[in-house]
Amino acid sequence: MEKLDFVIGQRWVSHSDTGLGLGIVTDISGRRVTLGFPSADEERTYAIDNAPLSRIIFQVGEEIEIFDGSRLVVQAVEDLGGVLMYDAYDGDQLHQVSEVKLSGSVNFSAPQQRLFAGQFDRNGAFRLRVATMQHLERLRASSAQGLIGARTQHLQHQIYIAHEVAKRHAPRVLLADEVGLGKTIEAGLILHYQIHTGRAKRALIVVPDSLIHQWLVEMLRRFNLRFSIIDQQRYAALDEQKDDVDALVNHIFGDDDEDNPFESEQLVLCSLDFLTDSARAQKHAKAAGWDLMVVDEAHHLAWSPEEPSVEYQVVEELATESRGLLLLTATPEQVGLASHFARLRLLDPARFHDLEAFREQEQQYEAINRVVRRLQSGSSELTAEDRTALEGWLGDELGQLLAGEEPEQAIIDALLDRHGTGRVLFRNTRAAIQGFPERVPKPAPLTCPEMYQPHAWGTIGLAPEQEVTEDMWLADDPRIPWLQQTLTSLRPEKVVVICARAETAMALEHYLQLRAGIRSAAFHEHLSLIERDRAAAYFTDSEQGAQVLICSEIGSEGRNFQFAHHLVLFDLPANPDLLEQRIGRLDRIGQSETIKIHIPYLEGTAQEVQYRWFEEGLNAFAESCSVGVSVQEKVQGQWQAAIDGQTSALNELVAVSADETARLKTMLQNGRDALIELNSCRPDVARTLIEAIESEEESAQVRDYMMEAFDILGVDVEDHSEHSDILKPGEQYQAGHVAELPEDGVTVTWHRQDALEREDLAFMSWEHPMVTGVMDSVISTGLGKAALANLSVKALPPGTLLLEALFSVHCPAPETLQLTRYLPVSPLRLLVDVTGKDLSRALPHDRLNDLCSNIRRRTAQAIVPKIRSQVETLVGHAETLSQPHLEPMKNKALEQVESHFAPEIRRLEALQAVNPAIRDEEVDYFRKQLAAAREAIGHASLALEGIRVIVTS
Ligand SMILES: Nc1ncnc2c1ncn2[C@@H]1O[C@H](COP(=O)(O)OP(=O)(O)OP(=O)(O)O)[C@@H](O)[C@H]1O
Repeated sequence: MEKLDFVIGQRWVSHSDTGLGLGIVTDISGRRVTLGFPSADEERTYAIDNAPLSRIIFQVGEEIEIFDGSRLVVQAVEDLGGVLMYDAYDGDQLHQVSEVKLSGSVNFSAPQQRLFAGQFDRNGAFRLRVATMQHLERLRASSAQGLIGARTQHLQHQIYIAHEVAKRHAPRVLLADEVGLGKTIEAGLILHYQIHTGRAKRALIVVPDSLIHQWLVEMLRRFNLRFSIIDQQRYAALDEQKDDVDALVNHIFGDDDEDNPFESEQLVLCSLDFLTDSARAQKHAKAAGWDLMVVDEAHHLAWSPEEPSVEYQVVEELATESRGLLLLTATPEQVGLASHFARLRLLDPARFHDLEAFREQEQQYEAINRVVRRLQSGSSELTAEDRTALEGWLGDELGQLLAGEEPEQAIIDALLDRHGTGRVLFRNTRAAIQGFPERVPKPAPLTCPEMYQPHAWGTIGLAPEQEVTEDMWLADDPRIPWLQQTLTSLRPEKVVVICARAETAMALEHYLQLRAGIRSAAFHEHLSLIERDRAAAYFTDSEQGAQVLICSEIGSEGRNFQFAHHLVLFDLPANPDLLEQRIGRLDRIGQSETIKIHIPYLEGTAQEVQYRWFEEGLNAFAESCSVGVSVQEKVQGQWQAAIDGQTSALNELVAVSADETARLKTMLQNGRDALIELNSCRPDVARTLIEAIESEEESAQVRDYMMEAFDILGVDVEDHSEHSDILKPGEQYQAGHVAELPEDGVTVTWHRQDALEREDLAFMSWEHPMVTGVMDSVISTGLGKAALANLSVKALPPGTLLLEALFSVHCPAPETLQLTRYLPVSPLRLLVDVTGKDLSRALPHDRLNDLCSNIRRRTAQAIVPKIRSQVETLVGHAETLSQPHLEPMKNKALEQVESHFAPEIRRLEALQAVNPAIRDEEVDYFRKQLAAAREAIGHASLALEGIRVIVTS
C-alpha cells in the first residue's frame, strides 16, 4: 500500500470500519497518525504507511454537511497547505467552509464518493443492484404485479375483480358476489396490490365482532398482511400506562393530545360493534386518516332519510376520511333498496345522487344491455335506433369515445358507468361461475305441540320457543327428538345447526351435550371472541372435535364451514337474504359435496308457510335467490296474511311469488344482472392475468435472484426438499437487509402448489415480504452502488479503465402524485472508456458479468486513489452521453400520466352534465394534479445511481 500524506485538520474515512464516520487528523507523530471520529466519539491511531484510510474531497456540485447540521452545495475547492477550503452555497449566500468544520457523520450517496471513500462492494453486489432494478421494472410493467404470491387458488372471477379494482387510484367499490364466493379473498388481493404498489399505506378493516379473528388469519396466511387489532383491551392497556399527571392534564385541557392507537399502526382491524360503542375510538379512527377502508357485511349499514342507523353514520364519517373504500356484502338489498342506494352513494356520490333517478335508470337496463351486446359483437351491426339511443345517453362524449382506442370497449365502459350499474358494483353469481355442488332440501314436517298453539302464527310463530320456558320447549318441542335422532343417524358427519336466536342456540347446545351425549359447541353473539374462535376450532377438528356446531343467526354470519355437508335450519328466518346467508356457511368455495339442508317445521304454523314460500315461491333452498327481497316487497301483504294464519292466502302467495320470481329473474337477466355480470368478470382478461401471475410464480428467476442475494447478504441456504429450502442467518449475515428471517431460520417453498398444501412453508414469490424487503433494501441503501472488477481480454491493453455507469430518473414531486409509477426504474446503462467512447452495445451487461471477476479488497483499496482522476473523467463522459436519453424518458412518462388522468377528467365532465352536484373544483382537482405532474416531470433529471470500474489485466 502506498504511503499517504497526512496534514492535521484533513478529513479521512476508514474503509475497514465505515461506521466510524468522517475522521479528522488530530496528530501525526513519527510513523503514526491519529484521527478523531466525532460521530462515534472515538480516537484511533494507525501506522502511516499501512492505514486503511481514504481521503475525502467533495467535488463541485456535491452537498456537504457542517457540524451544526446545515447543508451547503460546493461551488469551488481550494487546497490551503493540504487542508481544503470549500466555497459553498446555502441557497442564500456563499460561505467559506474549512473541511475541519464538516460534520462527523457522512452518508456518501454519490457512487463515486463511495468508491473514493473506500466504501465499494464486490462485483456481485453491483450485479445484484442491476438485477434488482431490472426485475423491478419488469414486474412493474407486468399485469400480474400486485397479485403474485397470494396463497389462494387462482379463480377467474376473483382475479378479474381484484385487478380491475386494485389498479384504480383510491378505489371505491361494492363487492357483492353471492355468499361464499370469496369477497374476503378479493378484498385481500386488492389490499395486497394497493400496498405492494405503494398506492395505499394505511388500511382499516371494519368487520362484525365474530369475524375479527377470521380476517386476521386470512390476511396473514394468504397475503402476508399483518393487521393489528384495536379493541377495548387495547384501550384498557393504553389507559393503564397513563399516569396520574396525564390524567390530570387530560382532565384540565381535554384529551386532544392523548395517544391515538389508530395512528400507531398502519394496518388496523377493528370491529364495527366496538366502533359504534366507543365515541373515543370513533374519533381516533377518523383522525388517523386512511388510504383504504374495508367494511365487511356492509348490509348492516341500514339507512333511510328519516333514520340512518348508527352503523351507517359511523361508517359514513370514516368513509369521508378514507381515500379508498371497499364495502362487502353478499346481500346488498337485504335491508331495502334505499339502504343499498345510500351505500352506493357513500362510494360514488357523483354518480349516485338521486334515488328516484336510480330507480328509473333500472328501467333502462334492458335497452342498454341490448346495445351493449350488439357493441360486443362488432359495432357495424348497430342499428340506426341504437345509434340514436347512444347519442341520447352519451351526448357529445360519444364522439370522443369513438375517436379513441378500442371505441367499442370505451363506449361499453362509459355506458355501464354513466347509465348502467356503475363502475362501483361487482357481483359474481354461482350461475355465472358454475361448478358448485347441488343443494338438496330435506323437509321434515312435525306436529305442532299444544304449548305452541297460541304462538303458532305471526313472525313469533317462526321461533315460538321464545314464548315458553326453556324447560317446556326442550321437553315438548318435536324438533328436539327429531334433531337428536337426525344427528345420531348422521354421526360422525359434521352438522351445522342454525337458529335465529342466541338463547335457542345456547339451550340446544346444553341439551345435546349433557342430555343427548352429542359432542357439540355453541356459536353466538354472547360469547367472547376467544370463546367463539375456540368453539369454531373445536368444530373444525376432524378427529377429536365436535360433531355439531349450533349457531345463532348473527354469530354465524361470514364464517367458513364448507367442510360440513349437512345444515339443519332449526327455524327459518323471515328474510330470504338471511336464508341465503345461512346456507352460504356451507355453500362456499371449497365445498366438495352436495349440501343437504334439513328443515324441520311445525305443520299448520307460520313455519310451514315460510317453508312453502321459500321452497315453492322462491326455490330458495336449492338455488341462490337474489330476487327474494324484491319479491317479498311486492307480495308483502299476502305474505303477512299467510304468516298470520290466513291459510287461504298461502296458495296464492306461493303462486304469485313463483310468477314474480320468474319475471324478475328474466328481467334482471336481460337487464341489470347482465350488465353487472359484464362488469364483474371478463373471462378472457382473467385468463390472461392468471397466466401472467403463474408465469411469474413458476419461473426460477425469483429463486436465482434470491440465491445471489443470500450469498451477498450472508444467509445460509440448506436443501429441504424438491422445491423447498431452509434459510438461516449465516456468519456474515447482514441483518438489516433481510426482513422476516427469524434467528432460528425459516423453511420456504418456491412452488405454489406446495404452498397451498403446506401452510407451514412460507411461499416465496416476487411479492413475498422477504423478497420485496431485499429489493427495497438494495435500492435504498448503498449496496452495490460502487464496485471494482477485473476484466481479462486480449483486445485491451492491461491497466485500461472502463466505467459501467447506471443512471436513473430523478424527479422530486409531492407523494400524492405517485409519479414514480410513471418513471422507469430500470437504469439507463452506459459503458465508456477514457476517450469517451460508448461501448454499451459492444459489451452488454450480462456479457460483461460473464467476463468480469473480483479484485481482492486490499488490492482494490490500493488502486482506487491512483485512478481517481481517471474515474472522474470517465464519470464526466458517462454523464455527457446520458443527457440525450433524458428527453425521451420524460416524454414517455408524460404520455403515461396523460393517459391516466384524461379519462378521469372526461368521466367527471360527462357526469357533471347529468349531476349538478359535481362541483367544478372536483374536476379541477384532477386538472391540477395533471398540471402538477406535467411540471414535475418537466424538471426531471438523470442521477448517477451506480458505477462499476473495470480494470483490465
Ligand atoms: N381463491 C381461493 N382460494 C382458496 N380458498 C378460497 C378462495 N376463495 C375463497 N376461498 C375460501 O372460500 C371461502 C369463502 O370465501 P370468503 O369468506 O372470502 O367468501 P365471502 O364471499 O366473503 O363470504 P360471505 O358472503 O359469507 O361473507 C373461505 O373459506 C375462503 O377461504
